Amino acid sequence: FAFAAAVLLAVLQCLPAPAAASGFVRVDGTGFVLDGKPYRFAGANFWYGAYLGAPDGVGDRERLRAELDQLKAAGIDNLRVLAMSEASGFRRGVRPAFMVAPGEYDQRLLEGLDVLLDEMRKRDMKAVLYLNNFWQWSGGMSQYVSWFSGEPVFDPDETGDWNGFMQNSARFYAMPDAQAAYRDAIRTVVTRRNSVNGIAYAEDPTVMSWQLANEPRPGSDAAGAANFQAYRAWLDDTAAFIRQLAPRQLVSTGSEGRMGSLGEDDYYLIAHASPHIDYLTFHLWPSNWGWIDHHDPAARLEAGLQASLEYIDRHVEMAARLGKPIVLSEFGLNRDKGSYDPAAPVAARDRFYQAVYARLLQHARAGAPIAGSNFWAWGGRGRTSNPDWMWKEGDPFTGDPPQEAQGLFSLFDSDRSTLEIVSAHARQLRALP
Ligand SMILES: O=C1NC[C@H](CO)[C@@H](O)[C@@H]1O
Repeated sequence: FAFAAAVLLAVLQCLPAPAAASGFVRVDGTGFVLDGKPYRFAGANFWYGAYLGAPDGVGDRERLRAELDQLKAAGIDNLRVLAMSEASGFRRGVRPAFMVAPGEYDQRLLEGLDVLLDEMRKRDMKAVLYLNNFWQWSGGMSQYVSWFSGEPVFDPDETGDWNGFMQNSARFYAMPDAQAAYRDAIRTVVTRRNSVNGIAYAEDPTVMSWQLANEPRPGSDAAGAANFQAYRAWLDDTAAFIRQLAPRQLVSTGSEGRMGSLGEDDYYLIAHASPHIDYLTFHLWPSNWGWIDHHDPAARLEAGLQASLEYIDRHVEMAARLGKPIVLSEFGLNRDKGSYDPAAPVAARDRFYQAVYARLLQHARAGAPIAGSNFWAWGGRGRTSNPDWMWKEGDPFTGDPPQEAQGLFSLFDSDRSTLEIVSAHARQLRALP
């Protein structure tokens, strides 16, 4: 017996010690620190992560585990995830939704979030969780407006009126009943105890940050100025509310930056001066914003790249003015010739990712406040076989939410050249002092 015990002890001592779970990400001046060292990341958007973690019939836990392994192996270990959605009548809304009705939640998706966070914790990954959406594809603010105004949803996929939709979503900021339901949703998630590992979310360092919403805007560029004070107050009050629920984790807004702030730097600077907002976010969408062609990204690529790099420089400079770290928490580009086919080439996209990462690295090396990025969006093994390329309930999830063609911006597991560009950037960041 003694001999067997000695052999077992010798074997155990040869095994690698389990990776100690890292601590909470903290802000230190204009950067992040983690366990006493600078924390920078090349992350991904993985909006459907909690959906994959849901029980069979909604999720796909085998796929989740396999793709978290693939991402971790690639050095992509910061994931931005949708953590609340609202059941809606939107033509292009995701189904099912976390919130079935105000104050009523689908336990399958809350369990899905538990499984996601537990699997991420096992892999020492960090999650940025957003709790609402300015857009329609997860219900979002316009669904709250419908619930509490009694009006039918204002569906941009039916009307094509995106300016009217944005003004409608912005009504949310000044609707007390809608805000009460939203705070109940925030409290439900932020104060949740993980049913898999028993860890309270607010005590789990896996959660780096709580984000108020995906791309919250004051309203449309033309008419949104009238909503700005309500928007600013909403950012400040909600950030303070989350901070008091989860004082060990960070709070961010989910803003796109100037393009999500009525096109004006000053609106962005004023809105993000709140002491309850720990770090800044901005997004970069050259084809959505008309700088590059959706249907032929190579056509105006160089000019679009120039505008994109200027957008990055401008936001890093604004972060320095506010004295806060900043994260490029979404960026993406179409496949060549605007194809949705995972087999289509991505020469323009690879050029775009390389140029963006080179600029972020240049700023990081210069000690500027850029702390990380998350490309949009991991598509993994998700594929569609629908002739219209659009998602239907029950289909596999991809990086493209239901309002967009499945393959528009997704970075699939077969996109090896692009994945290597991301991995190389992650390695360069880790090599920084
Ligand atoms: O948050 C977002 N920003 C841009 C994505 C691609 O158009 C979009 O799918 C998502 O709503």
